[in-house]
Amino acid sequence: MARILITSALPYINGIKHLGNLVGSMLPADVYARFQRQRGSEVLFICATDEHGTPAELAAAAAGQPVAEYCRQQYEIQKNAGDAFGLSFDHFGRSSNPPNHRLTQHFAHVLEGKGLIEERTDEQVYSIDDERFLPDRYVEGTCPHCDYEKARGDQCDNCGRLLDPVDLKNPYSAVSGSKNVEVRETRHLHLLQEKMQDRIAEWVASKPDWPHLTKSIASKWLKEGLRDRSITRDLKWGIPVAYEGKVREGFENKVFYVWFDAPIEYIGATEEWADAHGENWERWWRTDKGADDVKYVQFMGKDNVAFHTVSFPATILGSEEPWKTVDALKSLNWLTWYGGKFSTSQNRGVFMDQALELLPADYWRWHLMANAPESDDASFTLEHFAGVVNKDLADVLGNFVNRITRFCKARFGEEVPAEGEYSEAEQALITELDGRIKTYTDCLEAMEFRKAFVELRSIWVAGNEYLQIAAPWTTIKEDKDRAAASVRCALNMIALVATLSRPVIPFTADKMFAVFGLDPEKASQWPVSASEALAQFKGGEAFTLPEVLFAKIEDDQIADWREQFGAE
Ligand SMILES: Nc1ncnc2c1ncn2[C@@H]1O[C@H](COP(=O)(O)OP(=O)(O)OP(=O)(O)O)[C@@H](O)[C@H]1O
Ligand SMILES: [Zn+2]
Repeated sequence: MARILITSALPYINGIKHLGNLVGSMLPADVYARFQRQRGSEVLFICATDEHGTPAELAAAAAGQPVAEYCRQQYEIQKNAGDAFGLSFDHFGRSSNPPNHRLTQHFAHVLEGKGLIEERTDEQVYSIDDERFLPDRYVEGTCPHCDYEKARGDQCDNCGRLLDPVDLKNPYSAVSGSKNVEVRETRHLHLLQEKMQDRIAEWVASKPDWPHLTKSIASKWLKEGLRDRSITRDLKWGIPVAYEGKVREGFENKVFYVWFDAPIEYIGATEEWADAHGENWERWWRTDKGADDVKYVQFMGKDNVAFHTVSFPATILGSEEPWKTVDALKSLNWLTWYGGKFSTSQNRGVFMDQALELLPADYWRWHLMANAPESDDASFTLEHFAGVVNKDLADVLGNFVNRITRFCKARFGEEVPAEGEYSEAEQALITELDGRIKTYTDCLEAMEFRKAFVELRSIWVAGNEYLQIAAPWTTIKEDKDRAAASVRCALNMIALVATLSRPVIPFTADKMFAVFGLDPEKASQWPVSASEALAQFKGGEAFTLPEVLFAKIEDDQIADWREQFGAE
């Protein structure tokens, strides 16, 4: 049995996530995890909130809360939203939890021992009025490149360039607004990535199967040359610069910086999971402790790729310890909101909690995955969303299930009819389904989601077309057995479709299984062949009419939502 470790990029803690975050990391990871479980693989699906860094501190300050309390509340909110969307994490952890502290301090210690971490003197903006250093976003000012006046210390929102806070013109404190600031010297730990250049390049070259987007981003970073980076900050919220309980001298008021500790939380969260369930985390992460047969798959939006192909591997490979590294890295492009940016800071777009107030999770899951920003950016519009829901879900899938269950109840009762044999029309359907299931399975295995869901939709369409050809409502007039066989075939197909659709629309799939009183966990094993799947019900099995699976979205709803979300 294959063992597959799956991680989604860690959602940052500053508020509920938008649909872009969802389709850019957590949702495709969930679909893949569900698919692999249904295939019988041993899956461990891990995610966590990423809780350190200046944005969390600033968001907590804006909310008037201590940062630990802010993170605790936001964690609960994100966890609940994930559950409501059916994200089937085996564990959803927190980067602020103890395992990540221990592991981060461990890696820093080992890397220093290997000569890959060094203490250096840096220049940092210091606020005299606030009596503190102002790292990253704690300082704002005028961008040295484009003269935008509200550039943040780490990045300019106008020209997009990454900045060093000391390069800002007219700097002021984001905490107090004070301009009474100066550049002071402070000691920090630096990760010597330049020394890792050749090792990382060799490791990347050993991954020929990475998708194009992933490869090209990694190559670009390697070409530009890796740079040494500071991995500590003058902040209070974060992982102390300590080892085995002892704080490093001169680092009493400093912590590890978020980009160093966040990816280590993939391992930390696995340890949280193991602690909670009496499991062993090392058999997933240590190749000397049983993880050598694990396939490790990561999911993320394209801005995270460099961190996962270069920076995090520098930590892992630099340690020279037998850690598991990523095998397959699926990266996604941007989902845009009407061609513009989804934005947490500017509250632009639909957010996960709001989405579920409008419609059930599966409507969003289907639309987002069938139109995922895979080969290119993709634009989300409410109009397109409504079109896809109405056509694919209501007209094609919902209609198929509704039509055949109602017809059967009216003419044969609430039981699968046993009469008649499958003949030509059923054989043709089986042949078509075998081909399509193979393509669909291959695409999911390759994580090519758009192609996969074109195929799944074709399977739904094939159900309707079969009914059109078999036309039991006509044949029943002359040949009741023929009609019974057609109805039995179509009812079997509902269960098959539920299995195939479950990775992407799990709530609906379970409603479809419930029609036949089937246990979804058992019934959703990936099909071996269409002929076997369509022979599951032999006749005599009871069923109940399903509720309407999907309601159509009306024009006036779209108009209301456009207004509510300020769609342009
Ligand atoms: N519009 C988007 N489309 C696709 N993926 C996205 C989008 N925005 C963010 N992501 C991805 O979502 C994941 C989680 O992101 P994170 O919580 O760090 O938010 P973020 O990137 O800061 O987004 P924002 O700036 O909107 O808050 C990352 O893998 C990121 O690449
Ligand atoms: Zn700029």
